[in-house]
Amino acid sequence: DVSAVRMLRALYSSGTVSVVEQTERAVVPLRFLLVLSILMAEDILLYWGSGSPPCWRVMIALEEKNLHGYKSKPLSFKQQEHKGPEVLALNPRGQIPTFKHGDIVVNESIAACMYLESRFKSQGSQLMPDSVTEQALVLQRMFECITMQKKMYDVVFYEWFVPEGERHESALKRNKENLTTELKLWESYMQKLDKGSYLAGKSFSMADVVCFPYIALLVWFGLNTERYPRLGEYYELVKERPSVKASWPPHRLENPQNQDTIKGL
Ligand SMILES: N[C@@H](CCC(=O)N[C@@H](CS)C(=O)NCC(=O)O)C(=O)O
Repeated sequence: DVSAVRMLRALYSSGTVSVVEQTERAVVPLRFLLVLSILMAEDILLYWGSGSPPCWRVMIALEEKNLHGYKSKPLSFKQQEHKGPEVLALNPRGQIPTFKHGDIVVNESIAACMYLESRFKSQGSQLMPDSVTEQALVLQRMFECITMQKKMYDVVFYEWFVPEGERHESALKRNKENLTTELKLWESYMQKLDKGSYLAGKSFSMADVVCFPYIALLVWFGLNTERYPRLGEYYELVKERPSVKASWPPHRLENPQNQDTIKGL
């Protein structure tokens, strides 16, 4: 990025990066990279809401890419802040995440994650493997997560989505069966991989960035990890990752008690 390099040169010549560091050959590039990532992070603005999985995935990607100092604006769903003028000016749907880097606005969460990976390719974790063959599985899991999310929401948010007069026990039962089938599928994916694997194999990848917030939401809604042990182990593994810990939804930290909505599935 030419403008960033120019900015660094200016910092260097103005003495902000000290003369002593110029002699520490090995240290200088590291310091440069650190200064560079701080400068770049300052250009990023994210509107987000606590507990929103699409917001969380962008936050995980930002952490993985060492963009820790981005401008972060938490909004309250309760107070409808995501429908306020600041968000609407950037995102006509009034949804979060709303993401901006310089003049570039990317509001679809998966698109924002992919943008961060391309834009900061050599910074922080590599989230898309070089091998196209390996990319295939990462992409497959990233996008089938949308189906998993739909099946989960049809159960856990049934009452929220469906007006009282239109609810049917039989419809909810069918939605639960569909979710059970989906959970068994994801459990079978994990069973085919070595123990301690991430969603697309040995390395943490964009598949985990995109899907983990939904696995965490399943656990929060009471996923029976005795019935889905590999999903449970996967959750335990990824929840300890620094990027995930740093971005954990604050309201769930305050109220860590899991629900039992899907315990029976
Ligand atoms: N397609 C969007 C969906 C984002 C989304 O559904 N955000 C929710 C919060 S989790 C939202 O803002 N809902 C408010 C609304 O739709 O009015 C993405 O993945 O980025």
